[in-house]
Amino acid sequence: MARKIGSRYTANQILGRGSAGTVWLGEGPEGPVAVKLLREDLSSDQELVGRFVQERTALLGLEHPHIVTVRDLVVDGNDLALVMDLVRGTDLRTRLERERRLAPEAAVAIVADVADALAAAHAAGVVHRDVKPENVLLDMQGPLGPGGAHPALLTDFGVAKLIDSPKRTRATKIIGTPDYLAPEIVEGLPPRAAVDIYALATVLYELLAGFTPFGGGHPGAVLRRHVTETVVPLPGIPEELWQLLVQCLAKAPASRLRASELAARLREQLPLLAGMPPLDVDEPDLSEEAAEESAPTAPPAGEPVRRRGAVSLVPGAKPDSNRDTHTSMRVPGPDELAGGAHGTARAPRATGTPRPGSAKHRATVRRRRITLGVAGVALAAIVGVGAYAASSDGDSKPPQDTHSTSAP
Ligand SMILES: Nc1ncnc2c1ncn2[C@@H]1O[C@H](COP(=O)(O)OP(=O)(O)OP(=O)(O)O)[C@@H](O)[C@H]1O
Repeated sequence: MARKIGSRYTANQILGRGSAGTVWLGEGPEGPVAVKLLREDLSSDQELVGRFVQERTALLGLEHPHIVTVRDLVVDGNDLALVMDLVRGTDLRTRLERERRLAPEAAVAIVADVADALAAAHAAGVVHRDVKPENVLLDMQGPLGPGGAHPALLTDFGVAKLIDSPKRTRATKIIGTPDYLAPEIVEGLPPRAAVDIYALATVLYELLAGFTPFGGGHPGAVLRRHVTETVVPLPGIPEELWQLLVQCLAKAPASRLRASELAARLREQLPLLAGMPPLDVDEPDLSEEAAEESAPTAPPAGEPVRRRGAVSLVPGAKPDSNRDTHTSMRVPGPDELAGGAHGTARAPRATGTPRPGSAKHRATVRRRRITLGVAGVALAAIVGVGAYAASSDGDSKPPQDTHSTSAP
């Protein structure tokens, strides 16, 4: 059913839902657009509306071939909407779920596009802070690139930050999507551009392996791994590509490459990767590890423990999708971070252990969930909301433009 958004836009058909709202296929004065309509409980929050208006210029200013441009912000009665360029295609999470692992050439081409987008954002003083496959859109109408990859565009700059507010989060909380969080964030340091590089390297690892380097089990366990564990080599990965991954997953932010350098180094590798099939890597068996990570305190009653540690962006949010979104938890203390560290990340599964998707694997995963569900994990303290994403570096920029669009 079509609905009016402000005086200039019509939302015609739902494209998808996230934790913060619904994305519609819409129509504006200049043609088709995507309209992200925030959930009503968010749009009725006056503080949030104020931030929305304040962030207008920063959000609208980012234009790059690999960034989904925000064209307009609409504040209209109970509607709060971001009007974006429409990308006709799919998101990277959907593609990864379909294919499980990507051929290295396609994976590297996609990640190089996102690195280009980050280079432009970082040059403008903007840190994304929520780089993950859900926020990479693949433009199926764009020309095919290396490995048959369609152009990739980074989206959701600013959205989660708008939803974040001092009321919902406190300084002692870390907010984000656990699998992609850089160690310095876990340690409570302010996020700089290098956090995006870490997250993007995590995405590249995931595209190649089919799983993230430090994910699995409870969010608290995931956070601890980012700080204490080192990434385990992927069998069959070309050495140079591996070295690039290791550098960008370095614990010390200063050791990571800058986005423009990462993009260039990735593109250099493309000819060497041409025609290479997806890596033959199987998901690690986490059942033993899950047992080790169990702690005496149980998670809050009814709190699901999911494969990749998802909780909703805002308390009470029930996104239709079962994907991971964001989580918010307290910063762990040094003892907690040290406790139970194994020294190395999970090794890809040994031959003979169940293949993901097999009945045996499903049984293992079920067992793992039950173990975690009963025992819980000491580190995790999920407190509700928040969003941790795109913002200007340092978060200290003064309000820039207070214009908003509203219906007459
Ligand atoms: N500019 C766009 N053009 C076309 N489709 C889009 C656009 N932006 C988002 N979508 C689609 O809308 C759906 C919901 O996107 P949304 O950003 O709300 O959620 P998400 O990023 O998947 O999750 P979350 O916001 O919880 O992190 C996704 O399936 C995405 O592919």
